[in-house]
Amino acid sequence: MAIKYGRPIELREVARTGAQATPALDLTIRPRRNRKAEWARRMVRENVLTTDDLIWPLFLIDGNNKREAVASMPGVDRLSVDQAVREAERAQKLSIPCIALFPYTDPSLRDEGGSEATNPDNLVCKAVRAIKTEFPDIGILCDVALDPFTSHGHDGLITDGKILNDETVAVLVRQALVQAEAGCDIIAPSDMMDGRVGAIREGLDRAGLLDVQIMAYAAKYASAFYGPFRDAIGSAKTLTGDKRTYQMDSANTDEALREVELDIAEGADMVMVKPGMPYLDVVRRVKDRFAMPTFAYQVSGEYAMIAAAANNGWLDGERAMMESLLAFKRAGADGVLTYFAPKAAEKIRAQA
Ligand SMILES: NCC(=O)CCC(=O)O
Ligand SMILES: [Mg+2]
Repeated sequence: MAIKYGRPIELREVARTGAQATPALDLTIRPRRNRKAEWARRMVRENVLTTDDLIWPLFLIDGNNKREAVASMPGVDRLSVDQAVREAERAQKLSIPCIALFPYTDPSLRDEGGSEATNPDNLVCKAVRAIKTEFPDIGILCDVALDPFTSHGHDGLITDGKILNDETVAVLVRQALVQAEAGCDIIAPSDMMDGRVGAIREGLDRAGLLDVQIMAYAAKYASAFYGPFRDAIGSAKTLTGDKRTYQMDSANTDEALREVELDIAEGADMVMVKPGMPYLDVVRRVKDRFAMPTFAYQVSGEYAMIAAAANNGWLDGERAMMESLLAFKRAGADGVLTYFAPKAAEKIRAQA
């Protein structure tokens, strides 16, 4: 007799006539037993998101007592330094271990060479010092790349339309040094130039900054999902062309492994895959191959999609947020940079 799903096919017509009349299936194994109640589901749960998994990116702007909404990221503001200090306090109260800082640089300070990046008194350095003075126990991560500082919106120096690798790396080392000297704990090169992790490590070590960690944006893809971030830091309108000669082609994953391997060899303490949700396969491959602390960046476009759908009533925003963050844990990530960090932390605490 043909058997499908443990039930004689001949009986299927009979089964449809009504629940009462349905004979019990002859199933020894019923996976639903382990899902029968919340306590039972908790017992077999394989992955858990905690506040320790969250890194919260903040946007900075000049001024005092200022908060400016980012239109394409509902619920996210650009913050003056004093307000960023308040958010650092909020992060600490929520047990978020680390925040990341991104500046909206005044257009008058942007130039071809991104010189403001190496100013020891730029917005990022000021914010690092102010936050560390009040809350020395919260981790601070600073991005290393020139895009918030260049008039053309690229992450590196350009000559004749070409991004110059080695010349850019020299500037990035100086940028990393001013940030580390201001008190930044984790330097996070996001520029995708070749050799920058090694050069930055050497620069930090020479300056005696041996404890400053490096989280390499090791596999960063040229992605459409960065759109709202460029709005937030003010490079959306100025960016000329695209970043495909330095950021990765979204078709590739072997290449991601080679990039990660290089950054580890050059001294990265932690590696990152970016964007997040569309690249969970890459997160899994990187974690399995290298067994390094591996992070994912749930980028602005991922945030915007969920936030916009929730605001339209098309999604349960909180559930979509938590599900999207848990997906990173399932893929093997040790943590997530996410604009949802404070909301997610509040939710995690409410559940505890
Ligand atoms: N270097 C940091 C980013 O590029 C963030 C991108 C995003 O959130 O879209
Ligand atoms: Mg690389």
